[in-house]
Amino acid sequence: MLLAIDCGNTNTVFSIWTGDRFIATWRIATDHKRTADEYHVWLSSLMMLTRTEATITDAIISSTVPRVVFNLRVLCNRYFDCRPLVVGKPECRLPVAPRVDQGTTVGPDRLVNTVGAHDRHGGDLIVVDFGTATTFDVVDTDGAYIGGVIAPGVNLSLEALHMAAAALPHVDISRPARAIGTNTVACMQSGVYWGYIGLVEGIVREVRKERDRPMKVIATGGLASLFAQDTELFDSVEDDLTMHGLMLIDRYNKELETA
Ligand SMILES: Nc1ncnc2c1ncn2[C@@H]1O[C@H](COP(=O)(O)OP(=O)(O)O)[C@@H](O)[C@H]1O
Ligand SMILES: CC(C)(COP(=O)(O)O)[C@@H](O)C(=O)NCCC(=O)O
Ligand SMILES: [K+]
Repeated sequence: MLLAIDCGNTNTVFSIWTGDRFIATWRIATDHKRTADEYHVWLSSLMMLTRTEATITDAIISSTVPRVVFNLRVLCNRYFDCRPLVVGKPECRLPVAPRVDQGTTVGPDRLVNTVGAHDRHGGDLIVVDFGTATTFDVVDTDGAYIGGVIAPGVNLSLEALHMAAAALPHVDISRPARAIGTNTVACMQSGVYWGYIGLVEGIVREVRKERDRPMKVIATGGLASLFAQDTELFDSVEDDLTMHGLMLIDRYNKELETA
């Protein structure tokens, strides 16, 4: 069985697969201080609690936080007796190489989203991932990642207001009932919520103009479904996109090994 780990700047998601069949998924806050032993206690307790019978034989990791990879590698070596594939490392092959400026390092999550979305939808695509940052990944007809956009994340934007202005409280994102806020919290929520709808629609419009062709928009990340309520933009909202991409990249590398 495969253990796929998607480590973002805020959360780390683990999922288990048998072949291309999804078994289970669990989420933990990203913390570079967490040790391999701690991961294992957490993971094995969840497996027991949910009666998930899994014998992990392989692992794949995508991490936007380089320093957590060490302990995740130790977890795989020590407890599952396997060497994980790490997306972005030379030994982890991708079906189609990204076409970007020489010397640039694309976030592994964006490469993984590209593979997952191209498998499901072909090209051309824009993948919008609402994470710590909101990323837009442009996928060419042949499945190559050819660039995109990085915007401040939804929670980051709210946090930035709170950090920079003495009178602005910490606020969680929610869909405000009205655009005109009649108290501070409602004003901040409106600014970020409707500002974000405008940001996503504006960026997609400009990207489509530049590419001058029809492009499907696939949304992922915890907050995608919140924004989907107020825009017609998304052809599909898929929370499991990154995990699907990880499973495909692992399978692709295995096929290369046995070929
Ligand atoms: N269902 C949800 N409702 C509200 N906030 C969410 C939800 N899912 C994720 N978030 C928040 O969205 C932000 C991005 O989360 P996540 O997609 O896990 O980011 P990353 O992949 O960068 O770690 C975080 O601040 C997280 O707390
Ligand atoms: C843009 C990101 C911070 C998004 O990460 P996330 O929000 O998932 O934690 C990540 O993809 C990253 O570190 N990218 C490197 C730069 C690039 O993709 O061009
Ligand atoms: K992510």
